Amino acid sequence: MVFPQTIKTNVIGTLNMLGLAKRVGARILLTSTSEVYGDPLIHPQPETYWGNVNPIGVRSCYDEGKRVAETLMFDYHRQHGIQIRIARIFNTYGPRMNIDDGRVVSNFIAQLKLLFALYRGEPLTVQKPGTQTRSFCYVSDMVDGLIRLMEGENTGPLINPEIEIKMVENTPDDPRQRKPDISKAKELLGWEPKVKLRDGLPLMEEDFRSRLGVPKRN
Ligand SMILES: O=C(O)[C@H]1O[C@H](OP(=O)(O)OP(=O)(O)OC[C@H]2O[C@@H](n3ccc(=O)[nH]c3=O)[C@H](O)[C@@H]2O)[C@H](O)[C@@H](O)[C@@H]1O
Repeated sequence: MVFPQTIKTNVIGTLNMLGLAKRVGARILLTSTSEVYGDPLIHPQPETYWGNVNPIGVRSCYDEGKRVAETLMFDYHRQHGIQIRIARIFNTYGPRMNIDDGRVVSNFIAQLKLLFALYRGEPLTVQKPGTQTRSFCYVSDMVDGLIRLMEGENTGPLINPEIEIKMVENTPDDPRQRKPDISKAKELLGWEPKVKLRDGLPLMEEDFRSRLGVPKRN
């Protein structure tokens, strides 16, 4: 996270794009984030929840940046009648992710000693306390949901006993529990995820293998 640049991109970038959308009369999508809920106090998180965000912490540039971006979207919608769509994206994974992006699924796949002996061969880094939860969405389900939103009218088993696990320090304000309440997406977009984590992870592993040139072990 690069602090001022992160908030600048979210706020000024959204403002610029809203100006463009207004000028050309385009419908605009903001890919927002589950981070607008911060470290949520209610589970699962419905769209009506206003969140629990630390405004001055190390994650704030991202969380608050996206919150302001959402505010700008609604202000432009109310004031200028722009057609807006906002998707609060929860943790997404799948092929073609940056191998070194530091997110948990890419880290774990890249670190798997048995699978990627030629590459990293590191222990899995579990950030403390290790009891945090997330809901992972496979990339094709995410894209399907975004297309439905834009076209609509409304705004595996990785753990192996041989794998070494290392408990490492976490970043401050890491949400302890995160799970979306998807009933509105089901009702308004007819959307629900189709790809199970068990099926999506091998597809991502295969992609990482081919990009790193690591053959599959038998
Ligand atoms: O990938 C995403 O889609 C999300 O990535 C981040 O959200 P975060 O939940 O922090 O994602 P990760 O960095 O993948 O962390 C998830 C959990 O795994 C833990 N983790 C991460 C990396 C690791 O090597 N080990 C590990 O235990 C973290 O402490 C955290 O509790 C962004 O902040 C979200 O906006 C975005 O939606």
